[in-house]
Amino acid sequence: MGFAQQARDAGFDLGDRDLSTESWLVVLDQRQCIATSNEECFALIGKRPEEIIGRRLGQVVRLGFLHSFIVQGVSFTGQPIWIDGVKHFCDYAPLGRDPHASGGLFTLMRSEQLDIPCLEVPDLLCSMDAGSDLARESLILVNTEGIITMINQPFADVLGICAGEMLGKNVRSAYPNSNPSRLPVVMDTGQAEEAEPHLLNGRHAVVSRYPLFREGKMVGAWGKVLFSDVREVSRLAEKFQAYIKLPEKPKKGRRGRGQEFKYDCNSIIGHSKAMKDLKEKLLRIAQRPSNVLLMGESGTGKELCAHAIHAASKRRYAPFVRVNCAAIPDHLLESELFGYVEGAFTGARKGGQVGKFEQADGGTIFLDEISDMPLVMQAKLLRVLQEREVTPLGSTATRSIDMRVVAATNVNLEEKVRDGSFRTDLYYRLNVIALEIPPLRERRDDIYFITKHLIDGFNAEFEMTVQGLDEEAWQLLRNYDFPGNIRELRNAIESAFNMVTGSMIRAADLPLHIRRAAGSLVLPCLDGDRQEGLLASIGQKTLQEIMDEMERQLIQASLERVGGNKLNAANVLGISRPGLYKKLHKYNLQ
Ligand SMILES: Nc1ncnc2c1ncn2[C@@H]1O[C@H](COP(=O)(O)OP(=O)(O)OP(=O)(O)O)[C@@H](O)[C@H]1O
Repeated sequence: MGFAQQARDAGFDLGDRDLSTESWLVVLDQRQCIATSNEECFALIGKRPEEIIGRRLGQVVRLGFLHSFIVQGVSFTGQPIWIDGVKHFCDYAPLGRDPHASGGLFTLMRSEQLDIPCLEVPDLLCSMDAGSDLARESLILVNTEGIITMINQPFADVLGICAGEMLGKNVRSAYPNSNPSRLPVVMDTGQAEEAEPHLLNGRHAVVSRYPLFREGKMVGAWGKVLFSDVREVSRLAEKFQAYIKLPEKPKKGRRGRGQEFKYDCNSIIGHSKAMKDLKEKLLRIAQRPSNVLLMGESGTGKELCAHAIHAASKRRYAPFVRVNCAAIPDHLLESELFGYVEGAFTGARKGGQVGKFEQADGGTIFLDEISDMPLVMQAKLLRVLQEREVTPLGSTATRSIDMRVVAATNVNLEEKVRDGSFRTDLYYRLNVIALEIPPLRERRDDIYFITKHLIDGFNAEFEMTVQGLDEEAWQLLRNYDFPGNIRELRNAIESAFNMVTGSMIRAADLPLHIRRAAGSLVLPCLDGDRQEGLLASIGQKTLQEIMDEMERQLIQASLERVGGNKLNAANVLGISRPGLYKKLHKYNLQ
């Protein structure tokens, strides 16, 4: 009688497992005692089945760490164990969904029989956080090829299947009724993804994924389900709501018009130290009434920070009013800011207009591009900041205003003060708290997280399921300087969404200027038109002709770069002056 039949006769549910291998197969009962075993054990461990039936598996082979895995019902594959100095690999999977009630199937084979990369248990134990509870938390682990090497039943329960069925499958296609696993992406990027939503078995779960490294080398990845249903998160949030002291939402009225804030500190994505520090400062200063000056290049997120300050302050339910000082023509700025009464000037609206300062009463006014405010208006703004009251155009009645001022600039205001185009007194009034937002190129770590955030956003907006970027595309983004900062990154990803054909954004999907900047079009020293001209000649000209053309263009570009000085051009090119002359003659260059 075959082993499988024996095991089934003994009451073990082996499902449709294929047991016709050369391996030693052991069915264990609930106490990890050997219930039945095939003949191959003699070849592998030198014992006959009848000698070991009824004994604990741990008494027959030295299981080491794996013992606790088996006890906890964790399924694993390809784990090395040593028998008489010979390396073997073993697999284990409980036979049913309840590992403690059903026993399991243990398989042992010689190392040469295994053809998948091995991920050893110590990797797992060293790299996974020590607090992970293998028996209760929902865990999965894959090797570098994405093969499921270890999985426990709580994880498989989320997917509604038996853990043993998942073992050895490629995780890319192993999840039924779910979005594809992102563990391969985590291995591509080397970046952990924590507390992210993921569709598993038809429900949105909250999961974390981590790459596994050993001695700096990627050896796999692991993931865990934090909540099998996102609704659990809101239930928990409700439970703890009472412990979080939020400012009371004011009743509708003049001070609080019940307006909700659009962004808050959580909208600012960034895990770099610079951004963590910045967010901490934003939250701290939000509690104080002082004016704030936000400085940073265009697109670094100054407006987002202004929103975050407002949202974290006690003014959060009052209005946030944005004024772009550069966008409003000088002659309209005063009426925009101060408002006017009916008949104040020709063309004034019937009933007048409430100015931005008054609109911001009780809340925050964000003065963007403050450096562009004309000097006359600067004087008027200074008065408002000092007196905290405004007089609409055409009126004699002053109105007191309670607002917080957050101003932003992407030029150096000190220089403006020096050249006389910005008032010193206003500068010091605004500069009570100054925050500098670093450009993206100085916090490259954030590129990954912001990109991921953008991908999620565009997936939702465009109803697409882009998974991420391939390694080459990541490389381009990581190395690009982003002069337009996050705004430019956003545009780049949006543009890629319009180009992408598969589930991953490739380098070719990214905007041309990003590819060019990385020199990915082969010739970094030539400008775009020259590069394209050369590339277009592939197939039209011979290699020698293209090389000659390239040499001619490189010489010309070098001469342009050194202002036509031939000695310098020869030096730049690393050739002798006579050598350069010869080539100038050959290519008929002056
Ligand atoms: N840390 C960030 N996380 C997520 N999105 C960001 C971040 N910083 C900026 N953004 C996004 O980038 C875009 C530009 O940001 P924002 O308008 O706040 O920049 P800015 O510094 O005020 O630019 P400008 O000086 O040109 O007005 C917006 O779409 C914003 O939502």
